[in-house]
Amino acid sequence: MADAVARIRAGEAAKVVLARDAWATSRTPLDVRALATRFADAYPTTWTFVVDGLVGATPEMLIRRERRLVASRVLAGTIRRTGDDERDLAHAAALARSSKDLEEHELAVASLANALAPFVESANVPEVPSVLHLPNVMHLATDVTAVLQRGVDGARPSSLRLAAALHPTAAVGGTPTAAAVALVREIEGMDRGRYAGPVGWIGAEGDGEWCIALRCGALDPADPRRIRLFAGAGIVAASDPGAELDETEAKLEPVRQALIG
Ligand SMILES: C=C(O[C@H]1C=CC=C(C(=O)O)[C@@H]1O)C(=O)O
Repeated sequence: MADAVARIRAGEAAKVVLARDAWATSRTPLDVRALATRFADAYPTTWTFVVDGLVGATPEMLIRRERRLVASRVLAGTIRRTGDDERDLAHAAALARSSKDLEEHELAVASLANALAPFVESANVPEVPSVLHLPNVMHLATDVTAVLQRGVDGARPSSLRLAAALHPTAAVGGTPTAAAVALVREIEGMDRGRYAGPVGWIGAEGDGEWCIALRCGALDPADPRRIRLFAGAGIVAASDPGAELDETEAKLEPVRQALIG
């Protein structure tokens, strides 16, 4: 984290999202369906997914397409919940005013809006983010909506085509994308696997919904008692490395809690 802050302050990128992993081992083989049920119960406002051993409950939706209409929920900028509602409300207000978190968020919104622009004829991008309350954390959130235009072939792009064009946004990569992704590869020192990639579905007409695979774990294909957990945090020049590390702990909580049962 400290390395990333130094490299950003040196001008190599404006934002970099760094992630870490953690392994958990159970005494008995893990049942991903039971984990998914616990996610759905504990995090009802998120998107629960199970795909070939990858299980999670993500609050971030990359793109949804319903005929001509598309929508995206951009998240970036986070604060841990305390469990005390009054303190959390004060923290939510502080998050909404935090210049560090607002910068982190604006970069994520801009990356999504810029990548979406070639495909749409009009877009609604709220100027001010709202605060999304989850049981473990609160995030700055912006819900973007847009109307798709037809491509040169006369067809509107499918939800999968859009997901491919939008990924990775600055919620999981950084800004500018190429420099940030290169820094992630260099500093992170791990293979993310499917973590932070698009996860979702597509229908025969191209409609669909693709989320970002966050707050998730990947079963070890060689040992169903083991699961690899992931969490990341967006780093900008004003980031405090210790606070960013603590943020990843808070983001690991949903999977840890689901494992405990
Ligand atoms: C990279 C993650 O979160 C992203 C989504 C929401 C808020 C984030 C943040 O505040 O850093 C991250 O950009 C993760 O959960 O592993």
